[in-house]
Amino acid sequence: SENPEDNGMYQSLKKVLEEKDETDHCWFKDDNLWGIIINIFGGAYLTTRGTIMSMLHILAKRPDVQKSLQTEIDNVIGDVREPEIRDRQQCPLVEAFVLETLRYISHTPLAMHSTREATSIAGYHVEKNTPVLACFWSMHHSDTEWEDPFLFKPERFLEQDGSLKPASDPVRKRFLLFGTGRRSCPGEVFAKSRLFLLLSTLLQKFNVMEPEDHSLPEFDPREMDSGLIMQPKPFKIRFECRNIIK
Ligand code: HEM
Repeated sequence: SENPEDNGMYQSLKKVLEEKDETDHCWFKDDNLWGIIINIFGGAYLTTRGTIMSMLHILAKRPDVQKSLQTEIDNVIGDVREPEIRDRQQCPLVEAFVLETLRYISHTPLAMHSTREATSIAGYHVEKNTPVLACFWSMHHSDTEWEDPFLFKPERFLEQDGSLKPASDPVRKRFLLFGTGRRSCPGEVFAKSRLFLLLSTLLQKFNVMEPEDHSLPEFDPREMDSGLIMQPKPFKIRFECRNIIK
């Protein structure tokens, strides 16, 4: 159909609501529908919010990193036009900052799956239908896999020459915050490109600073509010317009 409203998620779910099982009962109930809608909003909104709030806190505490990001943005994008997705390729430091924020906070700490058949994991026999939780938090804060895992170091995602390590690099492959395999996050590309646009647009125009009347505690991901999607503790910051008129 030409009309996009005839396809899409709403129409598909509406059709499923009418489907009958072998006992002639509708198997897909309003509760299932609510579950899906809540998953989409929770999965998309809370994850992005947690990342943005963490980035702001980190920026306010790390004026040195912020200055380097602004230098990259000024050189590649300038102060006239808005950042675009194609700028990502020329802004390795902004990309590395986003990746390191996600690794450091690992605010989606667990992926919940179960085995479809009996298997073995790291030498352990695991029965069919066993719940298996992958703990991204531990993977991303393991000091055998990462040097100084509780230090915020965007440069760990950069080559010596300042370019972004390729996706095939072992360091990039150890980063799994969006999961892996057929149930990995379908919003990964969208989320990363939005985070790039937000960060570059913000730093093009503003400095992110601590409040005037008190200094912020260091950002420590271990202090975040726990949950299936962790959030940073509330904090105040200041935005200062950059003097971009030359
Ligand atoms: C920083 C941002 C995000 C992070 C860290 C994140 C992380 C994750 C993780 C860890 C999973 C589970 C993967 C697994 O079970 O193996 C997941 C699933 C999912 N995410 Fe995201 N996500 C983010 C943003 C988004 C956005 C923006 C959307 C939608 C636009 C989205 C939609 C979903 C959906 C629908 C699922 C369920 C997929 C399935 O069960 O097949 N996510 N995400």
